[in-house]
Amino acid sequence: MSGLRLEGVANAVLAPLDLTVRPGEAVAVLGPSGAGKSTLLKIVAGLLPHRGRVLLDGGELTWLPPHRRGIGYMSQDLHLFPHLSVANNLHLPLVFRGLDRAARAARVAETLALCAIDHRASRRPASLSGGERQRAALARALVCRPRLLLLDEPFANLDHATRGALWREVDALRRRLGITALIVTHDPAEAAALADRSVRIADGTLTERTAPSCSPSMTTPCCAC
Ligand SMILES: Nc1ncnc2c1ncn2[C@@H]1O[C@H](COP(=O)(O)OP(=O)(O)OP(=O)(O)O)[C@@H](O)[C@H]1O
Repeated sequence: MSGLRLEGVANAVLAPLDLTVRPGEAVAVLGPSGAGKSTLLKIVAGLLPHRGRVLLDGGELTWLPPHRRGIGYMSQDLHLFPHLSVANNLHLPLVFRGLDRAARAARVAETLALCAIDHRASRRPASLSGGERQRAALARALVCRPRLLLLDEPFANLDHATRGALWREVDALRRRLGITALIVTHDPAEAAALADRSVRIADGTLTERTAPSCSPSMTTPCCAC
C-alpha cells in the first residue's frame, strides 16, 4: 500500500487509531487544544515511542530513526538553528545524508528558490520577518525531498494576508512536487486551503470528518473543529 498508513497507533495520549493518506494527498488534522494532534505528528516523525505500526509507501517506519524515514517535519517552533544562516540551516540535513559539497549547494539553491526565500540565504533566522522564517523552515523541511511532509500549525502567528499568500504557494508547491502531507491546524480555513480532506482528533480518538469542507472564504467555521 503506497502513501502513509497508520495501524493501531497509540500511546498514553492517543487511543489506537488507523489512518490512510493516499500518495500525493494532503490530510488536515483538526481538533481541540491538547487532543493529541502534535503527538500524532511526532509519532509519525519518529520522535515519540508508541504502539502500532507506521508504514510509508509500503515500507514499515516504526523502528527507523527520524533521519532515515524520508519525512520533512516543520514543527510549531520551527527549530531553525539560530547560529546558522538560512542556507546553512538547509545544508546541515544534507551533510547528515552524505551529499557532497557541489550536490548540496545545488539542492540548497534550488530549494531556497522554490520557497521564495533565496534573497535571505545569508541571513540568520533572528533577522528575518515571521513569514520569512516560516519560508526558511519550510525550505529546510523540503530540502531532502521527503516522501511525506508533516506540518504542525505551519503558519500560526502570521497576518491574514501573509497566511493567505503562503497557503496558496505551499499548496501549489506540494502538488507540483507530489508530496503526501499531514497538516495539523486549528483553523478550518487553513485545512481547506492546504488539504484535500480533514480528520478530527478529540479525546485521543480520531474520526473522519463528515461535515462539508470549510472554505477559506467562510467567515465562521462550518463545523466544530
Ligand atoms: N512532553 C510531554 N510530556 C507530557 N505530556 C505531554 C508532553 N507533550 C504533550 N503532552 C500532553 O499530551 C497531550 C496532547 O498534547 P499535544 O501537544 O499532542 O496536543 P495538541 O492537540 O497538538 O494541542 P495544541 O492544539 O494545543 O497544540 C496534552 O495533554 C499535553 O499536555
